[in-house]
Amino acid sequence: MQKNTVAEQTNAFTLTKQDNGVAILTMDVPGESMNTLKAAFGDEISAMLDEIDADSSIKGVVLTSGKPSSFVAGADITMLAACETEKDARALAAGGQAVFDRIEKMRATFVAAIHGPALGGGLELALACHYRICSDSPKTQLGLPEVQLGLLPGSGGTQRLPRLIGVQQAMKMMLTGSAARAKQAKKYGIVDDMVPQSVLLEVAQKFALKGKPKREAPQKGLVNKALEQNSFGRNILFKKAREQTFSKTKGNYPAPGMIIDVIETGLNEGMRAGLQAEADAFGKLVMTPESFQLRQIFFATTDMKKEHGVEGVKPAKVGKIGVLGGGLMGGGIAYVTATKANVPVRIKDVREDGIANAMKYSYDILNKEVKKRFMLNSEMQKQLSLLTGSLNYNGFQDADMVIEAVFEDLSLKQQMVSDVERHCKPETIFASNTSSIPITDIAAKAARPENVIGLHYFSPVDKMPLAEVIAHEQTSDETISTTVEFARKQGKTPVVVKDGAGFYVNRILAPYMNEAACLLLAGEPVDHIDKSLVKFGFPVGPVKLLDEVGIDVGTKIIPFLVEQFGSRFEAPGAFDKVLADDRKGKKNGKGFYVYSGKKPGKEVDESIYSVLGVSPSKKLSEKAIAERCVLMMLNEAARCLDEGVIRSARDGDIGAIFGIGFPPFLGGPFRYMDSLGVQNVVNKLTQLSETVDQKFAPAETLVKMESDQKTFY
Ligand SMILES: C[C@H](O)CC(=O)SCCNC(=O)CCNC(=O)[C@H](O)C(C)(C)COP(=O)(O)OP(=O)(O)OC[C@H]1O[C@@H](n2cnc3c(N)ncnc32)[C@H](O)[C@@H]1OP(=O)(O)O
Repeated sequence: MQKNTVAEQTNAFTLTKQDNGVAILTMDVPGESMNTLKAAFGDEISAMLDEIDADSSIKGVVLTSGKPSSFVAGADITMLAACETEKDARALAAGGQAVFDRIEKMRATFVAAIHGPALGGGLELALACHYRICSDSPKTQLGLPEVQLGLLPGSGGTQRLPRLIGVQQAMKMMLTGSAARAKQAKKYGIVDDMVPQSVLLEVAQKFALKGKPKREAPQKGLVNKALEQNSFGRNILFKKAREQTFSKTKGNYPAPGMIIDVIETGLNEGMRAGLQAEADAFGKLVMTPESFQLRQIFFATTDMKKEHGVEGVKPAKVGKIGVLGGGLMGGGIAYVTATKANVPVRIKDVREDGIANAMKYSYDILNKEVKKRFMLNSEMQKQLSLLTGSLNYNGFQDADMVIEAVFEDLSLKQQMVSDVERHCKPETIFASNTSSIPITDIAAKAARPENVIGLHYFSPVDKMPLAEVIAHEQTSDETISTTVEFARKQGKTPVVVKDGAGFYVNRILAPYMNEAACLLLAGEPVDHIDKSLVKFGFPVGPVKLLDEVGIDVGTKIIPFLVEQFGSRFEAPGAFDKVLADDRKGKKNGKGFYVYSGKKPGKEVDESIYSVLGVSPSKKLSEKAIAERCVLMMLNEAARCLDEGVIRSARDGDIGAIFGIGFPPFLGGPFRYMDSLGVQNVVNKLTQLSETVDQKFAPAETLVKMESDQKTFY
């Protein structure tokens, strides 16, 4: 065996020639935990490919990663910030395309041996190889997530993936950005084989000696063939994709439309034209403000993964969790604990069916995976075996953390603190999932208040990525760090916030919702209000949101906010009138929308207007409605930062995007205020406070920032 390292300045690739005619090309970017592709590698890769071409003893090449648990995570995103013009960004894509084209045309057979993430440019590199073999590890994932960065795959992905697996599946992956796990990748035809990691290289070498594959058209089935393999069928397919995409993005995101255009160009005009269109579109997208903001979210969340809550304070190990209350939240918390953190959970409820329901929450989600054959039944059983239940505190003695998810009743929660102190270890952390009661109050009678903390999840817990970690005055640093670290293990992005009514997320949501209620009482139609905010970029409108979370639950927080912050949080009478009519929203089938008939939740329940005592008529434009609701949120977010409720503008942006669905392409409330200009925000708020209501008066901190000409970032 002969080792040969071409010592170009980057040293990311090593070529190991073997006697069996297969050379192993290993990518291992020095000094980085994960491989990413950089423009600077161009010369090094070209030199490697020259060497492979020049050596006729090399019949096949296995391309693999030197990192223990990742293949290639895509193009280096930080590189994009250096692009000053569309031309610069286009050149990056074209450079990648040229290298991958060359790999595809190499004499030797190239096989990508994939273990861990192969994303974006990483998957595009693998797609240029003649075969792809992946490990069956849960770490393995293959995808083109560029759309989540406001981009499209720029190194041939828009052209090669549809040709390999069919237009519909490829387009779906590119438009959602979601990655396929090993089993899915095999099912879709992205990889040629899926094997245990221990034999990955061995199997890849066998493929490398097989010679190039002759691939058939990917589509099976008459309908799919008709749709994909002639231009008439494809026209229908692309038209439908455009309609569906627009109905989701409302035109706020330029990338999805361009992805469809570029795939279409490639299929109708050929690979060359497709690649050119891809590079052009990549160049354009890199320079858009939407992509800029989405890339900032990636950097922010990556940074947050490294933080422990309190700098220098190590988190304690959490080996067992107790959950109090088997409702929807308790069930969700138990699920993420068992399946993401892989930690045993003991669920306590006062009723047996409460425990059974909590267990069913996990079973239902996992069983869907088993049915789709993405998970083995044995794996599901293993995860479910981590869940046990009890009607009392048996089995709680050794819990490292107990998370309370019972209904919002202060004395009940205080009682639970004292129960946990009695039944568990002295170090056991008591985490409350309250959304409205200050943690200081919950800890008020605690013998060990330093162990008491808030850990506020969002519903549905298995889907919503945010967790607010709320420390009260006496919470110890170790409790904070341990809770932050554990929330992360549960797959959450934790944001540490200060104690107080509404914490951060609900505090900025409340004035926004209240403003929507004011507009309702002023006679603006329900669907007009909701459409305005959806068009602005929220996933659902405020009135629909209230129906979804429950009108009773959604408004419960208001008195706490009024008590602490005064009248600016007072809700208009709308909510009381609606609740008095026994309208709780979706859960009791009576709210602002109709929940019976063919389209439950889609049509406005017109009888709501007589309940509110208004006759609906559109008076304000969509833009004006969105502006009023959003400005109320921005103003409150600025106050939260000023008061130290959040530690940074970054945390405030991530909290709003992940907790409320604040439009990601705007970067979050603080990045949005920066892009609008603080002065403009102040001017608009001032104008509304003079013409509509005093509550719009700009926060003092914004006024000061304006006069100091400061920005949040
Ligand atoms: C031309 C092309 O089509 C364009 C592209 O390829 S654009 C890029 C497309 N790729 C992506 O979007 C993937 C981005 N990365 C990820 O989603 C996640 O990092 C991951 C799922 C791969 C791994 O997640 P996880 O295990 O939690 O590790 P994570 O902490 O995020 O990343 C580890 C390190 O790799 C870095 N990293 C990962 N992907 C990166 C990328 N594409 N660019 C730059 N850095 C990246 C992270 O910044 C982090 O660096 P650090 O250790 O110095 O902080």
